[in-house]
Amino acid sequence: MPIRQLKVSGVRNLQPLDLSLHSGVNFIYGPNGSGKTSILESIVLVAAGKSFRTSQLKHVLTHDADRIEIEMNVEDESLGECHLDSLRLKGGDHLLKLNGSVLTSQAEASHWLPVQVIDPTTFRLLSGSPEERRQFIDWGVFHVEHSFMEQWKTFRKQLKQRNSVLKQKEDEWLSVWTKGFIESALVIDQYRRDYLKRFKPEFERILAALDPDTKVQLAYYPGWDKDSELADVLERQQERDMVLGYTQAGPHRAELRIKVDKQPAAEILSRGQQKTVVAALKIAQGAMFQQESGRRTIYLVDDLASELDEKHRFALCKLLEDLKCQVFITSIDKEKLTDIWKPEDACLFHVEHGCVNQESF
Ligand SMILES: Nc1ncnc2c1ncn2[C@@H]1O[C@H](COP(=O)(O)OP(=O)(O)OP(=O)(O)O)[C@@H](O)[C@H]1O
Repeated sequence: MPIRQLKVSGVRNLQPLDLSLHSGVNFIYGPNGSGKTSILESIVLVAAGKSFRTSQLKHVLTHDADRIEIEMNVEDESLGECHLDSLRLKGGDHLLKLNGSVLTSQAEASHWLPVQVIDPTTFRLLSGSPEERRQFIDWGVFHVEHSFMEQWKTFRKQLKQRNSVLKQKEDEWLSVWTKGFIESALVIDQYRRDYLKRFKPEFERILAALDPDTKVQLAYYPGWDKDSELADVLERQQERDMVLGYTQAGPHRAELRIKVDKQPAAEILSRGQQKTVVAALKIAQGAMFQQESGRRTIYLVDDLASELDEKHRFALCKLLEDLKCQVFITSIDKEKLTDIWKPEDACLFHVEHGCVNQESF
């Protein structure tokens, strides 16, 4: 699934770049503030349609520039080859193309680019809002179940309609929209349950390889009392839903609870342990994606050394190597990178003041 070529202009401090990339490991090293993360950010802008560093794209646009342009050639084991082209204007317009044809949804570009980021803020997957963990589950389902996106859109539509009926206090329409809401909610719930059932053993295997001393439990909460039927919960909560003007129970409130001895993992684990747990979650997701689709995830590992000692750094790299997927790894220190992979499996890039140059080992 490698990105073969990457062209970027208008992203932060990066000088316009055109890189030929390795299908294995791409090491990117350079001093603080040189632009390493901005390269990874450019890839995520196309893969996810947003940055992993800011919710406001105006901050990504190079000062004084009027557009961000990112192009990439991608080769996929099963999908074939494609050219993705993203143009974002300062005013906010966005044009995304696949092989020259305009895409109307981000999902198609995301489908081509299954990207996972492991960075110093990665621990937020444990400590952040339930939405982040819902998105995590849904990434996995989206990339292995082709019908999930359509089902998800249907569910969002049903939820919106039910909320609108609740707000307008249109009692006579409520049962109609509640019926549709329940039907689509149960479909989404089933996708997530099935996915997590397959995911858990894979996660346990990866965590045991990465950090055998850390034990965590994953528990899925569907978004309503798990011992009750959704229909009964909605009926019980109907009056309150009407007062609030929105639906309190459903898959939009689902949660993946990550615990250590029944306590939230984010409250118990050290920062380094949180990073290994999140890395294990993301690597397990990539491994499962590979098993189920025959395709490979692209891993973006920003600041590899942060929070990880040598043992865990090596274990993480070994797991990524076993997946034989394309990896981008940034570090300040060249030595922390090049002691791990053999030169034939990797490319080395040096970044300084936004200029990126390929180097030999
Ligand atoms: N919109 C912008 N326009 C121009 N330069 C910017 C913009 N936003 C940030 N910068 C600068 O671009 C650089 C971005 O660096 P980036 O975060 O990619 O560096 P890095 O090499 O990953 O650093 P570190 O090792 O400290 O994480 C910084 O020097 C920052 O000051």
